[in-house]
Amino acid sequence: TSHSHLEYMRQALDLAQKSPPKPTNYRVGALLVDAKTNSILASGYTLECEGNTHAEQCCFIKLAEAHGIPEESLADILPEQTVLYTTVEPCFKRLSGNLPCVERILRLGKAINTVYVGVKEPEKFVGENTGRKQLEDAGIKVVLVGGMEKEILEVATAGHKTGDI
Ligand SMILES: Nc1nc(=O)c(N)c(NC[C@H](O)[C@H](O)[C@H](O)COP(=O)(O)O)[nH]1
Ligand SMILES: [Zn+2]
Repeated sequence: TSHSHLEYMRQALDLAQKSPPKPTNYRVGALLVDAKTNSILASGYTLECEGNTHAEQCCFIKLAEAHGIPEESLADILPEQTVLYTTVEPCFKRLSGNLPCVERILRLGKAINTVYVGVKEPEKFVGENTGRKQLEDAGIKVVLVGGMEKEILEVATAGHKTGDI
C-alpha cells in the first residue's frame, strides 16, 4: 500500500538526519527492503560507511559485508522482490569521480526491481540527473513517492550555504 511507501521513506529520512552535513553532497537515507516479507535487508545514510560513501552504497556495502561477499555479487543473495527506497534519486554521476549508485544498481542486473525515490536530484552539482532513464531502460521501475519533498530537500542540503538548493 502507498502508506507503507511513506513509512519506509520516513524511515529513510530519519537515517539521512544522521549524515554529517557537507557543502559538496546531499544528506540522503536509504533502505533495501524485501517487498515480499516487508522486511528491511539493510539501511544506510550518506557517509555512514568508510570513505566518501552514498546512502545507497552504504546499504550495499553493509549487506555484502554481512554475507561475506563483494558488493558486486549481491545479486546472488538478494530476495526476488528486493526494492530500494532512497530519499534522493540514485546518482548517475559524482563530482568525486566515485562509481555512481545507478551503476551499482545496474551491475546487480534486475535483482533490485524497483527504486522508490523521495525527490529527483537538484541540478546543483551535476546538472540534470539522467539516471532514472538508465534504470527504466534496464527494466527497473523508478517510482516517485510524493509528499515529503520539502523536508527531504531541507535535510539533504543542510550542509549548504543558506539559499542554496
Ligand atoms: N542519491 C544520493 N545519495 C547520496 O548519498 C548522495 N550524497 C547524493 N549526492 C549526489 C551528488 O551529485 C554528489 O554528492 C556530488 O556529485 C558529489 O559527489 P560525491 O558525493 O562527493 O561522490 N545522492
Ligand atoms: Zn550515489
